[in-house]
Amino acid sequence: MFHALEVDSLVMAYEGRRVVDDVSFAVSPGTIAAILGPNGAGKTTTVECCEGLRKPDEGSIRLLGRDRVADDEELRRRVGVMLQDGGLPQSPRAHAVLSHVSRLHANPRDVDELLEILGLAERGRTRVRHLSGGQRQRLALACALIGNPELVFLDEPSAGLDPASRRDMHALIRRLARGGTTVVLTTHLMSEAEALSDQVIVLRSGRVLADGPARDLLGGRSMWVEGGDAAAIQALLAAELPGFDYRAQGDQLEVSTREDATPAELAVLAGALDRLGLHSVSVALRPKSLEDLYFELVEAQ
Ligand SMILES: Nc1ncnc2c1ncn2[C@@H]1O[C@H](COP(=O)(O)OP(=O)(O)OP(=O)(O)O)[C@@H](O)[C@H]1O
Repeated sequence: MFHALEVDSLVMAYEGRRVVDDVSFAVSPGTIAAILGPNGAGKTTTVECCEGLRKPDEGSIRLLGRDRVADDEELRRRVGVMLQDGGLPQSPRAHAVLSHVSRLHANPRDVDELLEILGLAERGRTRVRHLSGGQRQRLALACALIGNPELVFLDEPSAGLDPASRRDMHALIRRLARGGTTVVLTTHLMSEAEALSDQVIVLRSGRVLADGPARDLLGGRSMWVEGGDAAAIQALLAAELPGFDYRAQGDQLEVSTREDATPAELAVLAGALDRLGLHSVSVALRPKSLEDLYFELVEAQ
């Protein structure tokens, strides 16, 4: 099967310490893959090897069927990269930055059209340093997309964005994938990975802990409490029923066990809520969240 990205037995060591330790995974064309893992897991190192910014000690990387090292020049034209800090010069105006990057490509997209799509049409004459964080983030994305890449790497694309800008960024990323572009992103936001990705790759200590569609990895069920102040209910329940793990997520409280939660455990939870006088909340058994799976994987090591 043809893969847009194939990482095979990748090893990268610093001062004798393997920070990427035999990492292999593959990403199908036109899909969105999210690389997750705690700080220092090796995400950036892995992605930078894929982007051609670092040379791996061992292993091979193929992008769009080409070899990362031998076909570097061709890949630079076909692959887009959005770096974590944007890597943007601060003094020039937004339009000038994007025009400059567009001239590096043989078949660039139209600069004005791309600024329009990314909601930056009004900001074209603004110097980069005067753009808001979210606008700079979108300009960095524009620079990654201007060359019409078939595969794009996005390092924490919505870091620092407010909820509305994050929603817009997600819509854009989905549109890219629908148009056939393969997207590989790193994120610390489980909600982002869950909402966006077809494939989730969890790294820890330089190794792959899990790799697959989020829905396949999310085997078990959690109990969910809804209809109240999730953080306050969490505090009460943690004292009343110490055996479960609690995680407040927005206005929902996820209550989980190590395994699949059972109807009997749901009854125990419902009893505790009754004893606490919390009669207006509802409880349900539903699939675990990616956040829950992530903590199980990362903490189980
Ligand atoms: N140039 C370098 N020299 C020495 N050690 C390095 C270098 N680059 C990365 N490391 C180490 O490699 C390990 C993995 O780093 P990496 O940046 O890939 O992790 P990460 O998963 O992206 O983390 P974060 O979520 O914090 O960005 C870390 O322990 C880091 O200190």
